[in-house]
Amino acid sequence: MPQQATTGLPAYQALADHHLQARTWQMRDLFSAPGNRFAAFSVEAAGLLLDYSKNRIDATTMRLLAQLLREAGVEARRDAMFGGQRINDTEQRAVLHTALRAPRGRPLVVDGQDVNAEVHAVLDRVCAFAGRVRSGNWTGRSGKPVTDIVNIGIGGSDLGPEMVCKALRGFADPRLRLHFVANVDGHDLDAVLSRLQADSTLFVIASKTFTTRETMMNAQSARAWFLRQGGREDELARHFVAVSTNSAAVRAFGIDTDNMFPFWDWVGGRYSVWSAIGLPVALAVGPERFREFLAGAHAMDEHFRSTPLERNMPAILAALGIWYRNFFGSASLSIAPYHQDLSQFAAYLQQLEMESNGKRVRADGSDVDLATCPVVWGDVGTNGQHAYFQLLHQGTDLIPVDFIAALRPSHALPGHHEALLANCFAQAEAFMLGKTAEEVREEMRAQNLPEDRIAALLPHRTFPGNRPSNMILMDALTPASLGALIALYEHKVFVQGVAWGVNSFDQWGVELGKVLASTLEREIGGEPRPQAHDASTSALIERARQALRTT
Ligand SMILES: O=P(O)(O)OC[C@H]1O[C@H](O)[C@H](O)[C@@H](O)[C@@H]1O
Repeated sequence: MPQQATTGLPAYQALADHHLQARTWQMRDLFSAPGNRFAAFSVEAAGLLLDYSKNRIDATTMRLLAQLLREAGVEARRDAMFGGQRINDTEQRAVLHTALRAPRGRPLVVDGQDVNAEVHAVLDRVCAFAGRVRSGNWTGRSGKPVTDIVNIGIGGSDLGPEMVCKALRGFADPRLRLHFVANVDGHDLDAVLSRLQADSTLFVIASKTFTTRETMMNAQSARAWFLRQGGREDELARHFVAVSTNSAAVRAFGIDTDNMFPFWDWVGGRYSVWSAIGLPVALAVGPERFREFLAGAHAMDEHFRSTPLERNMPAILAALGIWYRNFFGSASLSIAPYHQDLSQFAAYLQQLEMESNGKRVRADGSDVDLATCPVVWGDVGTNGQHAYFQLLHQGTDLIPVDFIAALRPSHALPGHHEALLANCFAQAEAFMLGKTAEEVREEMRAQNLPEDRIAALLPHRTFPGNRPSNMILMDALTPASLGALIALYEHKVFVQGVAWGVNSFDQWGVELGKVLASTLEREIGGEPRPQAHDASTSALIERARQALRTT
């Protein structure tokens, strides 16, 4: 049955009409109107507060957006996801990352298997292994405990564990150093290996498929390095473990399946940090904290699953994204975590959002009828303020911003956190308020600037304002609040995917480049070139062949 076009939904039409009014609104005016916008447009869940009052919305906007989600079938699709139905149509798979963080004893039978029991059996193994390594009970070839852990993986097998390990730095055991190698560029692995002792290093080879070129090449090179450092083949098992769904390939690589931590095809790569892919997290912060991380995400799952769309945090975040993308034409979303430990969060969200919803056909294969995922980008505050915030304040595009902050720091340096939060809130206020020509003129007159100078500077010093932002606050950045934060964005992405009609859980767009690269790799490596390329690609290959021949 062909999918219903999103733009054909009654609520979409109503929103288009409503937008004709809304686009003229000034948030300054909305805030001066009677009533408390903060109380009306904020919601709390799973330890997070979302203040969405600094958006170009009123109660009608939010009602219509919730209606749109309802008409698009978000609730039924959500129940289908949690229930284990094969909602990833193109790959015929269930989508059950939520089952990875469900408490023990909640049976969920999919294809005759109790997913909950399997999940907890593997989680127990992950936790037991992490406990052994952390206590020094797991020793390397010469009896030394592990001091360095190298996670070799890419995409979902890298971004999640790396981001989370960085974010939970304050909870980590300082005796264990975590390293992440993703890039096929040998400079990545080389930089890490050059600092390590093989005897006290543990490699975690993380790959859902165990066929990804980058990861396999890095894993082989790490193995060769270990042997060059004096390690023996029969000692590999003490230094190499694997996380994968492909046990045959793990065995073929030479890793004992006893040292393999499995997961399942119903876990998407970018949704896999909750599975055994989170092993580096469990190693860094310990099993208890890892379980708290899962519990935080589960709390958000419960909220998402059971709360009406009008009060549902992920649905609200998704709805606002749709409002700007589809009605205001915003082509990007900026992520501004005011927390240094969340320095990888924007990079993580890039995969989560853009690999999930960067699609131009709907699940039934027909073309989408509206714009889908915006470009997601960002960096930590306050750094971004001194780099690209200029464009956010005075550039020609309307770019919504998600601010993320923790009320309490996990360091004891006096004054810093006050300064950090002041900047975070001030930026949100400035985006909303802007600064009118009148205000700028008065300010310059008070400084006794000559009138011709005032006139010349006026347009430059005026801020249009009316620029939307969300504020996501947590008490402190902890395993639980981080779990809830990631789950919030996962569900936001899900809701948007349903509204846009795309399959958020496949990623066919990454295949073409992979296939072409495997041919080019052989040609650059010196093999004959039977295949004709375009003039540009041919010339580039020739340059590389010549350079590498003389290296
Ligand atoms: O975990 P792996 O099978 O090695 O996959 C690693 C990554 O590579 C792929 O190309 C996909 O685009 C990602 O979704 C995936 O996370």
